[in-house]
Amino acid sequence: MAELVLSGITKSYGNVSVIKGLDLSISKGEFVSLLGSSGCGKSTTLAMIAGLEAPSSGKILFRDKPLASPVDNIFVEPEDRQFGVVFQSYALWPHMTVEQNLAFPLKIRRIAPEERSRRIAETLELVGLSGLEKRYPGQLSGGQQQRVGLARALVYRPQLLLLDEPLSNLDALLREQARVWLKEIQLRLGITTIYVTHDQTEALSLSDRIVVMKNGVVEQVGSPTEIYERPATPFVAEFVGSSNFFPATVADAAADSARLELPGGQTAVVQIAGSLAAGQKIRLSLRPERLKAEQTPGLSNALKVTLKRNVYVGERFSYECELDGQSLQAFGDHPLPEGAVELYFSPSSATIFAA
Ligand SMILES: Nc1ncnc2c1ncn2[C@@H]1O[C@H](COP(=O)(O)OP(=O)(O)OP(=O)(O)O)[C@@H](O)[C@H]1O
Repeated sequence: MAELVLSGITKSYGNVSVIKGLDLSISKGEFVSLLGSSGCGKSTTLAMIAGLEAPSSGKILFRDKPLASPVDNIFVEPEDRQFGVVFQSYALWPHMTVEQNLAFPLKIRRIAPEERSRRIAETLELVGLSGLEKRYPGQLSGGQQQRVGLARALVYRPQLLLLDEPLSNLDALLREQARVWLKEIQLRLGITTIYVTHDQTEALSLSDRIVVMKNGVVEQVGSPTEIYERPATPFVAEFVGSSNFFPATVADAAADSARLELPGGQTAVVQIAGSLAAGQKIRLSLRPERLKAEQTPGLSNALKVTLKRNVYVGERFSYECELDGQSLQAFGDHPLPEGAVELYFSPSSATIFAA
């Protein structure tokens, strides 16, 4: 059963339309990320679920009960939604100890003192902060403050966890560690979680499903593998991972494969899902990591390109190439000689979009 349903949601500020018709259904226990570049409407969407913003039109339902529906004049206040919210700035109360920060949401919910102490201890244990009860936020590291922020959102056992870029103030290493424990906690509690991020690695590694947004519109909803392997639009192919795009023409097509004419008169055979007709102009997308410098079984397509530069990027080399005057990128684990090289790819590794 769907736990949270957003249907036909729009949001405008004055005459600026920020969310342009959003439909989304989230199941109990799911971890769903809203992913997109700055200004695409992720935070606005989360704020509408939290009740910090009201939609201009559409409906938000939680466990079949309406939380917001302008047409019916329904709007449930944020404090009555019982959702845990964590923002990028942890917004801890600096004059309160860790314990007092956690006690506050319990006090306003009129939880008795003994039960309060029990829940605070249990939640601090959950986020690995037992022993730091008496510290003030200023006496904690960024990573620890971030955990207190999460603990404060979890301490009253919310029905939904809403996280807006909660890890973006942490340095790269801490961020990676925080990702692991955040996922562990979410799985342990089985709490339905909506996570706003512009970081594709976070979205791919944490989520059951990802909602890719662009300019207030959903481009694709799918599992991390679906989003990565079968991007629905060129935007998704470029925003999640990276992609090389080329114009191509269908030379001939069968039910599940097509032979394409590529720039510079080369051809390639690719797998297709829909139907294509000979002569049709398309846009071919190839991921850099699927273009290999060595031919192995299955990599039946060869692409003649000119290697301009090997760029060492730490864990691999980036081959900066040209194909018929257009730039093309591939990855490998050793530098290649500059000049004419062949790169190989399998028929299943290409994605086709309308021209
Ligand atoms: N109170 C407001 N009044 C007017 N415009 C707003 C308001 N809040 C947000 N916007 C606009 O709505 C759009 C979406 O903003 P939102 O914060 O949801 O984007 P986002 O995807 O979360 O971006 P970021 O990652 O930068 O936070 C932006 O163009 C923003 O300028």
